[in-house]
Amino acid sequence: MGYRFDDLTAACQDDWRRYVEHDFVRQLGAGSLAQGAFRHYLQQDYLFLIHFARAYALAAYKSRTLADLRQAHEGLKAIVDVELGLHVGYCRDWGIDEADLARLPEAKATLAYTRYVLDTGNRGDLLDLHVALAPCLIGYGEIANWLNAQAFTVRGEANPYDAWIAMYEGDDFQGAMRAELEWLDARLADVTPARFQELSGVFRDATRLEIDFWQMGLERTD
Ligand SMILES: Cc1ncc(C[n+]2csc(CCO)c2C)c(N)n1
Repeated sequence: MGYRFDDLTAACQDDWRRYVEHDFVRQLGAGSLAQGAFRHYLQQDYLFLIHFARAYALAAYKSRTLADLRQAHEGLKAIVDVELGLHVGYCRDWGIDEADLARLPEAKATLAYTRYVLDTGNRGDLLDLHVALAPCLIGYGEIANWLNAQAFTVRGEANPYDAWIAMYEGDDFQGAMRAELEWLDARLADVTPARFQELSGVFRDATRLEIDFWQMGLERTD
């Protein structure tokens, strides 16, 4: 007993590295990612974020304390006030307005991941839901930090995706990531080995669905 968040990544180390260090991430960091791949990813991510905002709303609904409610509210606010703004802004530059985005058909990878998280949250408790959401929030913070530590990463105007990296390395996101880490560390400290096994399964599934999401962007599949 006495688990913490790092035990979740350690339990699926290969999948976690395949997610954080995916070719999509590498090419984005190098600035060499095809614009069509990034556009496809970002358009699908717009649809994805709307469902993830619903998942944070579900976390608010399942909260028993004001502290838990605040934690869910932070996630919902970050999506609605910050993250979606970047997506809408990039798409506007490509001549795609928000009404066009809302009309896009959902790719299978988007459907699978978002509905998995919502189903896990509906079926389970608040901890199941936060664990299903963790690869997303904590993973993207780690990805931004990992990219900044790689020699191939290009920053500034020479990289068309610089704003993407800047958002996830920014204080708002890094702060939200740390708050989520603390929240999870506090809850995982008390779980039994059997419960940890269950939660590891949820975390691994969500991580694998993140890998599929990158792959969907790279191959522009629907
Ligand atoms: C496929 C995919 N996975 C993770 C994120 C990142 N993200 C989504 S919601 C959230 C928490 C609050 O903003 C974060 C960091 C994304 N955009 N798209």
